[in-house]
Amino acid sequence: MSPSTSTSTSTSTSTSPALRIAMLGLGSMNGAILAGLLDASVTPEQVRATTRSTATAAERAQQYGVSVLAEEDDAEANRSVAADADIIFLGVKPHGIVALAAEIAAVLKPGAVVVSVAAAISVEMLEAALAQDQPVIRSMPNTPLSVGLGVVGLVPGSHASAQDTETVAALLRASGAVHVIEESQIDALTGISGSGPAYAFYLAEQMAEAGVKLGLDRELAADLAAQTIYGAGKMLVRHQAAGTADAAALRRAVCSPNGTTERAINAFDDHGLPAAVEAAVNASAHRSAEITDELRSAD
Ligand SMILES: NC(=O)C1=CN([C@@H]2O[C@H](COP(=O)(O)OP(=O)(O)OC[C@H]3O[C@@H](n4cnc5c(N)ncnc54)[C@H](O)[C@@H]3O)[C@@H](O)[C@H]2O)C=CC1
Ligand SMILES: O=C(O)[C@@H]1CCC=N1
Repeated sequence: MSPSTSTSTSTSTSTSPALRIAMLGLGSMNGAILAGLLDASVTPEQVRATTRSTATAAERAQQYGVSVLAEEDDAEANRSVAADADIIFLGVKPHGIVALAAEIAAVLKPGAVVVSVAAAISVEMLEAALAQDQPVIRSMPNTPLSVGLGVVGLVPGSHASAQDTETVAALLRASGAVHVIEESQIDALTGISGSGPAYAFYLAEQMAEAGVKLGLDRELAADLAAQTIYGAGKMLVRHQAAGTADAAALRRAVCSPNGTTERAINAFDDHGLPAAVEAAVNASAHRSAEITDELRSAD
């Protein structure tokens, strides 16, 4: 890591404003990470980003107030943004990650930490594309980082020091929960928290749609669904952290014997919700592993 990085865990957050951060591929996920960082300790001056197109670069620069270069305008955009960075978030689609890592490999500062946010791209693939000893962290974040309520799994590569991992963790912890995990766990984590926000949004869509069919205004139904999922999530996190209740206990507390909720939960069971959720989580996790295999065999 660069000289601007602290040498102790306890001070890494306080010195993080000095870190220079590159966001290569400022799309949905890197944008969500950036929004979380800017809401916390990071200033726009610390960040430089890239996108593929000129139009997107202008739009994102306006949205986040950071410098954004377009690859379409400048073939050197990724290299020039990466060259002076201490932490580089690679935020393009999985099939473009290894090429992007190879593109910037020669210009990176020796201790700069490369953080991939891509599904399916292994530490080994990333390390093979970069200079020997370049610190790498494979991550699986989720988009609620944009509102300070994200979840991130981090897999440190073989050249990432404990301090490198803690520096990245401290940055991200300001906008979510950070878990340092083994790489063997990351596909399962993807199936729950990486893809998971979409499951909650899908549930909200379906709850609102059912409300509309029962005669509610669309806006009212959408608000009821959103606020209910938000409130339930907050309540669950608070109780689980305090050890006062888990999801099943909170669910049971809403279910009056022979009441409305018991009927609803029975309907979920009758329509196969547990099996559907398990199939969805497995499908996401297995797709991650499948993409890894596809990209390995394409080499
Ligand atoms: N969207 C999500 O909720 C999550 C996405 N991810 C991972 O994040 C990565 C990006 O996904 P999204 O943000 O959803 O995609 P996206 O399509 O929204 O963003 C990708 C961005 O990369 C830019 N880009 C493409 N090639 C480029 C290049 N050579 N140089 C500079 N910029 C380039 C595009 O202009 C675009 O802005 C993927 O690898 C995905 O697996 C991980 C967790 C959650
Ligand atoms: O759908 C995807 O492949 C990415 C990874 C996890 C969430 N979105």
